[in-house]
Amino acid sequence: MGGLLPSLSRPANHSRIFYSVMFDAGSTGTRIHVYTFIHGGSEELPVLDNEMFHSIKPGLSAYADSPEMAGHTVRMLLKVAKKTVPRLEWKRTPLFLRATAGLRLLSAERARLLLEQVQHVFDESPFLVPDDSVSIMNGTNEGILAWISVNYLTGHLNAHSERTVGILDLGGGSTQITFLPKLRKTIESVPVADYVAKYDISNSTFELYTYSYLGNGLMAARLATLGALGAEGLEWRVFKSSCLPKKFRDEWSFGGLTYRVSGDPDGLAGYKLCYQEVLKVVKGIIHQPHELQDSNVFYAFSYYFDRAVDAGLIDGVQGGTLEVRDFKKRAKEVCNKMTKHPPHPFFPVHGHDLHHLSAQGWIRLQGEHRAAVDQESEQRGGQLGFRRHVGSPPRPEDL
Ligand SMILES: O=c1[nH]cnc2c1ncn2[C@@H]1O[C@H](COP(=O)(O)OP(=O)(O)O)[C@@H](O)[C@H]1O
Repeated sequence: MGGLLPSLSRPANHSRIFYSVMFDAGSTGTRIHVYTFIHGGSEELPVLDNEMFHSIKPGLSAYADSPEMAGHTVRMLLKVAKKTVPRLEWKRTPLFLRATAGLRLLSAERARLLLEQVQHVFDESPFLVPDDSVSIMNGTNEGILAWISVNYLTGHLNAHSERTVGILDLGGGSTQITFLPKLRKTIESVPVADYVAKYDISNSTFELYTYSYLGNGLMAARLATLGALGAEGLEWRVFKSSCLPKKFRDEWSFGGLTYRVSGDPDGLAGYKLCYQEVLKVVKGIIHQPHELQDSNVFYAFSYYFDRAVDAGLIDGVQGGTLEVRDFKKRAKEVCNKMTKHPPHPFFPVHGHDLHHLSAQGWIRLQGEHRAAVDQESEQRGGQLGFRRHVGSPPRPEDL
């Protein structure tokens, strides 16, 4: 984000260190990142020296009926900024908040009221509040920025690199896929024009395939599978799924609402039925680019990573490399175990997932995207799997 960095020019006697504060307002949590930068020379980009991170659950959208609580969340997180940034630097340290799928899923008015509260908390803080401080980021930008970050961090954007890697990001409310097509045909055969975005970085223009599926993040799609998305009568209804063990019964929260969920005590549970249930949710929605039928390298993160760790198939620190077909194999194993030994451990209850603090945060995924989509559908409802090979980098989150 261009506005994250203050102007590179500075008075000669000014400190070489400066700070920037970024809030990621996701559908399942709000996170603060406090970045410390060191000015390079006048011609060079600043260097990232440190990052302080903290997060709070649930996300802002859970407070759609009490927006002042959203302000409270941000106020709490700002304490981290106050502790990290020296007092003398507060007034030149900018604050930004970008909201993702949680707010995109709300009506414009409810989202506006939440952002208004955040803006108010920013305005009364001692920090710098630029004009575009608080907003909802659209899905295209979310996908593109993730692609740039991953390719930058893996060295694929340097002058000598011939190729790039794709990204798969599974959030709570939306999921993004972004890659640089090898074939012209991929760009020409997209279902609608907004699957393509041009982006300029260091003298190169990249024409990317990118799409954000709103409502197909892990949590939102799980609700859709249960038939609970947008349903009435949450106080008395129990949403059943064959993706859950027959005797399983619990409460589950997302976006400020609590749902009663259970297996189907009179029906059947297991891989095949669950697969069919989930397929209904994604069929006809997910576009499958033809060129991804060949082998491709993708970096998958967010809930792809978390679930892989929870399933015990990649290391929470090292990450891992998987082939897409490994998802399917593991999903079958887990489902069969689940039907024999209910209730199974992978379905998050009471709104909080089994989460592992990790210094890595992504997996390399190689194989066919078509299979990836099929597999992704199978894992909803808590059944999934991965196999691991080697480790790879980046980031922590201790939600
Ligand atoms: O800074 C981060 N580093 C690594 N993972 C993150 C970070 N921020 C969010 N995540 C991951 O994103 C997922 C939640 O997505 P989120 O709540 O942002 O949904 P959304 O993008 O659909 O709004 C979780 O798996 C969480 O671990």
